[in-house]
Amino acid sequence: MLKFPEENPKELLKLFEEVYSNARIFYLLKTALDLNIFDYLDEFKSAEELARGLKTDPFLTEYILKILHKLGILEFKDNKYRNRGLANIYLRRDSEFNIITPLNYYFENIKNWENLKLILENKLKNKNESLGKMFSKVIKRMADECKCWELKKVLDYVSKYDEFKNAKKLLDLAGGHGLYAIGFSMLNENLKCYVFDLPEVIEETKKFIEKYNAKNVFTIAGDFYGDDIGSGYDIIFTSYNPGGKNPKIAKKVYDSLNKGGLFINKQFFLEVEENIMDYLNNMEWNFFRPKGLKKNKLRYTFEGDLKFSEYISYLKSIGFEILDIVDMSKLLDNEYYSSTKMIVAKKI
Ligand SMILES: C[S@@+](CC[C@H](N)C(=O)[O-])C[C@H]1O[C@@H](n2cnc3c(N)ncnc32)[C@H](O)[C@@H]1O
Repeated sequence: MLKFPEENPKELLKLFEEVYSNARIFYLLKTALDLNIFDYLDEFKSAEELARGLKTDPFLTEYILKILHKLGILEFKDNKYRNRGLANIYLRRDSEFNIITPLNYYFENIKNWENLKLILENKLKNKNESLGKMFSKVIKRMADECKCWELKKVLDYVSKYDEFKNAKKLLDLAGGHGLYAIGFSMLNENLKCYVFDLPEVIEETKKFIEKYNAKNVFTIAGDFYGDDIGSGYDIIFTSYNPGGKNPKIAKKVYDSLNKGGLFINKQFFLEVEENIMDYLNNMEWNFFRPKGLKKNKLRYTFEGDLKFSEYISYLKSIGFEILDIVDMSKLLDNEYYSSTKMIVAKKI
């Protein structure tokens, strides 16, 4: 008792204190979204006013507001709080650009981390859902995610090409929600757009086509590994497609394009693991192995995938000219996309 251990425990205590605080903030944000706090804060309100509206404890409600202010989500003036512009755009349910669905995905996913021991011991039952069912959920999240920034940036970028302006037929391969195809059809009225995806997913695509009343967007249900993807396309666009680094799919795309047509392929090309974030994300990627998806160890990579430089060489070898390689972190002004590239290749 009167002896000191060899090392001061402060480093370890600090680490736990820090991660515990981040976890508390995580659940505080979850609660703020669950209570739809941001729906109430389009105008300045005091903690008491908000607590009255929400029927919550005024004392704790005030702390939540203070913390949201310190996190940069709320403004504070004369003892009252209001959404910053960011919260109004992205965190209110009635905003066209709200990202509440994709954010809720974090709160859903954290449950796997609570069960990490069971996952490690292979004791957690793999959800036995089909690939189509799984992707039907994924694409709804991706639709909300992309429509507030990435979608418009990509549409604007692609629509600058003369090949796009003159195109008559476009394929959005593994298009999921179909928002890219829908957007392209709005930018070129002479364009017929086709969304190719798994049959179950296509049922969801149809709902998006209807929602946006997109008259020139059609669907093709199939599996791009085994089925015909059609022909005579002037543009084949594909985004975050599990076959997007696979040479067999690239060859299929080449054969389906008209001469002079463009292949625009936006993909995540992670080749090295650099930091804790990568390790965490790659662990998560390996938690479950849905049937029919041949995952490799690094996230978003699959059996048969080529590395970025190999993929580019392969495209050239089959007759594509590389017109551009877009660094998506620059296009989207977001470091998160540092491993994402959009390849623009022309069939010569
Ligand atoms: C990550 S999502 C990308 C959706 C959309 N392109 C985007 O960028 O937001 C991958 C898409 O690939 C589709 N997909 C996966 N495997 C497929 C296959 N074998 N044949 C056709 N589509 C497939 C999924 O259904 C899903 O829509």
